Amino acid sequence: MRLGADHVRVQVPATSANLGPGFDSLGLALGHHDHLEVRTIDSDEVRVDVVGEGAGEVPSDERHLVVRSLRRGLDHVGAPRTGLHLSCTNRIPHGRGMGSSAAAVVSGLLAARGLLEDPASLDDATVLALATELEGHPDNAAPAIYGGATVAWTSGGAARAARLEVHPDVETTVVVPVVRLATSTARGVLPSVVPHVDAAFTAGRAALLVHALASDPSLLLDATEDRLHQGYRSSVMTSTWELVERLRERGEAATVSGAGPTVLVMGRRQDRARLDAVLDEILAGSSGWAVLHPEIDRSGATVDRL
Ligand SMILES: Nc1ncnc2c1ncn2[C@@H]1O[C@H](COP(=O)(O)OP(=O)(O)O)[C@@H](O)[C@H]1O
Ligand SMILES: N[C@@H](CCOP(=O)(O)O)C(=O)O
Repeated sequence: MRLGADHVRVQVPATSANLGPGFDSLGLALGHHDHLEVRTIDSDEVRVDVVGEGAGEVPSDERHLVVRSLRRGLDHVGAPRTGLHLSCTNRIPHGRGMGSSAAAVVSGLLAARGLLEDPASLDDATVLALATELEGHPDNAAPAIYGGATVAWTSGGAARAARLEVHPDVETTVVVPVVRLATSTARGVLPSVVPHVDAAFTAGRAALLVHALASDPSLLLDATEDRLHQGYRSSVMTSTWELVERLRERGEAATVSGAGPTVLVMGRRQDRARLDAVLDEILAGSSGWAVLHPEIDRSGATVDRL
């Protein structure tokens, strides 16, 4: 497969995975984006410039996650090796449970698509499969690609996803701490076996959540209950867990966002003033949290040839 462009621009959303009971399955795209420009260059060189999140921290060579993902996409279709210059403008915080690593992977794969003579050879299904291979779970990559809310699963080794149209009354709030927690750490504290009663409870809530998100947001509080992962992870994110519990006691549908430590609250537009008041009260006197109200990103990642 030949290259067909030498300059592309990608936009990719943050994502919140799990949404409570949908561990490794449900996810939501948020209107908070990373931006990437890629130019091919006539050498074997890789140059990476980063502005914003991760600047001065992430590697600026072949080890960079966007570069690795872009290369994976080009290799998948047998495209020739090329030099690359990446300009990354990152807003998605790293290690907070807002899908920064999935965004990096999806942006690299979409940049690869944009550079190809036949972009359709890296279609959305292929990007999801490759992203899941790189991430290990599909629940962030799916909403990053498709937008809105998604249910993702793996069948016969292949990742797949179904998109949900989220009810227009649903809006999201994320409460982002300064502290980071690597997803690998939060996955490391999960048990290999859970009681059947907890599995059954959580399966019912996940099914209810699909209905609540699409048709009846008044059910979000009950629908976001989970017994599969958040409680087990509370020891590695005590402040996060305390905030989730206090918000839920006050009737807010709060969950750990992804593997934490950000807190996601999903609610109805008409209840926003109540949520803001509850957050003001609970967070009064505590520092180190940023409250954001991103819209739901209903389109997913985009790539343009320049
Ligand atoms: N835009 C990016 N460019 C390069 N590396 C990134 C980018 N975003 C995330 N990463 C890598 O992924 C790590 C965070 O991944 P992870 O622990 O899964 O947390 P998150 O919940 O933010 O996805 C970062 O520390 C960094 O190594
Ligand atoms: N299902 C995963 C989701 C991880 O999301 P991230 O945004 O924290 O990378 C998990 O819970 O481990």
